[in-house]
Amino acid sequence: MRSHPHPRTPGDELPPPATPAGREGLEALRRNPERALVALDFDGTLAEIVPDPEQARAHPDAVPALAALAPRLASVAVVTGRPAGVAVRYGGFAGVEGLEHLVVLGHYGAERWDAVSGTVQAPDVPPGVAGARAELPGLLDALGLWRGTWTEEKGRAVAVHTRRADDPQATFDALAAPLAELAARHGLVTEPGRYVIELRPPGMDKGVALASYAREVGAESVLYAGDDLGDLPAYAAVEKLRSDGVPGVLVCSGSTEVAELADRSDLVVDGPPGVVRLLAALARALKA
Ligand SMILES: O=P(O)(O)OC[C@H]1O[C@H](O[C@H]2O[C@H](CO)[C@@H](O)[C@H](O)[C@H]2O)[C@H](O)[C@@H](O)[C@@H]1O
Repeated sequence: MRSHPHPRTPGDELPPPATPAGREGLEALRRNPERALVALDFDGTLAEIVPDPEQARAHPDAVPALAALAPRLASVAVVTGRPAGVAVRYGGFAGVEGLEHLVVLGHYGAERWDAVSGTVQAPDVPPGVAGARAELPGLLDALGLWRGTWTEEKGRAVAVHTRRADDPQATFDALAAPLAELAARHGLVTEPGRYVIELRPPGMDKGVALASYAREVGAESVLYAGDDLGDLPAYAAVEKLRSDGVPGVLVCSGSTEVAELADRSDLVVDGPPGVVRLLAALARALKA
């Protein structure tokens, strides 16, 4: 089992949320951490965005911060669009002292890895994924968008990335309708993200996953941090929990690429470095 020293960055205080609801959420978490759930997105939140999705790795301070925090909480979970096993690998989450109870909800909650068993639970892949995958190269070719796009094979989904195209936004826009049509024909939905459009099975999102996991662990407060459109359902789940009397904090891992989360957040931090500073500060505050 790997152990990590407790992260210390002198001068890093726990930043106060900008909203009353966020302050209430953070106070509840600090008052009763052993009943609190902290849930985090992976890409853009725990891991810096990089041009090649296969090169994404957790920020070097992320695992130490999570390992310092997790033993004080009811649960820490990573909620990601990545396959659960990929997030575990790229995150370096397995076999870490302090993360013995970590849970990774992958594929927007369709898959689940837990550190106790070290295994991934996943339902069967719907046949539509294979159908869409088979048609995708021909479609990209017909659209003249083969060059510059990169297709990520995700097992129970397939994702077309445009970040490395000459004009990432124009390529994304040109793909949106044809990919939605392809997805619909195969009983799938599209999931837009940061210069990526994913074709995936319907019926699950990060909101469903987070609400169900919060119930499972009996969370009496929730902190959720995300950066992208796929995190909005998780935001909605925290807002619903708040309206049901469960305090929560919404943290935006800020970027210049996504504007939709900041206005709904209680706290905006500066990308993954800001997220891990927040986690480390929270761990210190709970220890004090
Ligand atoms: O739910 P998340 O953990 O945020 O995962 C969402 C998607 O993230 C990945 O793509 C994003 O990160 C890449 C690496 O930094 C970047 O190159 C890409 O532009 C981003 O969209 C991942 O590749 C997807 O499978 C995830 O669904």
